[in-house]
Amino acid sequence: MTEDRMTEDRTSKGRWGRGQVLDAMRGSLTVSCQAYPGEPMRDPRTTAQVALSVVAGGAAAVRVQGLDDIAAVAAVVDVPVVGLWKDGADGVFITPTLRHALAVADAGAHVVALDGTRRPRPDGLTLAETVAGLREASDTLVMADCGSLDDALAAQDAGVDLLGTTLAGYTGERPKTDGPDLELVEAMVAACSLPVVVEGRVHTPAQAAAALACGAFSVCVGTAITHPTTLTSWFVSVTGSDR
Ligand SMILES: CC(=O)N[C@H](C=O)[C@@H](O)[C@H](O)[C@H](O)COP(=O)(O)O
Repeated sequence: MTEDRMTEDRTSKGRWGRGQVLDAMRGSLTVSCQAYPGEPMRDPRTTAQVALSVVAGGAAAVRVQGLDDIAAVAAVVDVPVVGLWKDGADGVFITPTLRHALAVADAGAHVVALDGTRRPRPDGLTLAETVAGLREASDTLVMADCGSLDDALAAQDAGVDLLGTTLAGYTGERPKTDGPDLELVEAMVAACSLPVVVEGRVHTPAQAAAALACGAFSVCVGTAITHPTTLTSWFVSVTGSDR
């Protein structure tokens, strides 16, 4: 593939305009396809195969971490790609700066997911400035990964398109519930006008249904579908391991 062709592929949004992306995600399942640094499945080709597998199972969208993974997945799936770039492992690390967000959009994401908390960002920009900078360069949707209702309200004011519960239980503002934080979902749905994506610890179809019943716009599941190491550990916790 020539460099020109690759650039064209990486930036092509195909038939997925902003309205079509929202239509696809409404009431549907997004599957997060991520492997973590050092894990055996941490390879863009594997991520693309996992993404194709979940789309074959009915996923309406996929969520993908890392520029190479986003590009590899966007090149093969015919569903919207929610892209993010994790840089670091604590504090603000999900697409933490405008530079990261622009790169995620350029890699082919239809939705850029970024840290939507009220914490200071590493580049010193506000969330509103980050969203405005991204909008100048790209027509991608923006999903704010929030950790609380106050985050969600601030992110809505900052001009994002979608609100996620992704960081509930990870920022110290909310307890880490066993399943999805449905109390937060209800509060966000009641107080915010933007679509609410329920993400984080959705481990069963019943929990996904409960989230939609709370008024969620869409549900995103990661670990319970695409992370075999964690899934195995759930079973080993009752069987024990001979290793
Ligand atoms: C907190 C954080 O870093 N969340 C990340 C965001 O992309 C991913 O590690 C999660 O797997 C994803 O949010 C889906 O959640 P769950 O794997 O619980 O279904």
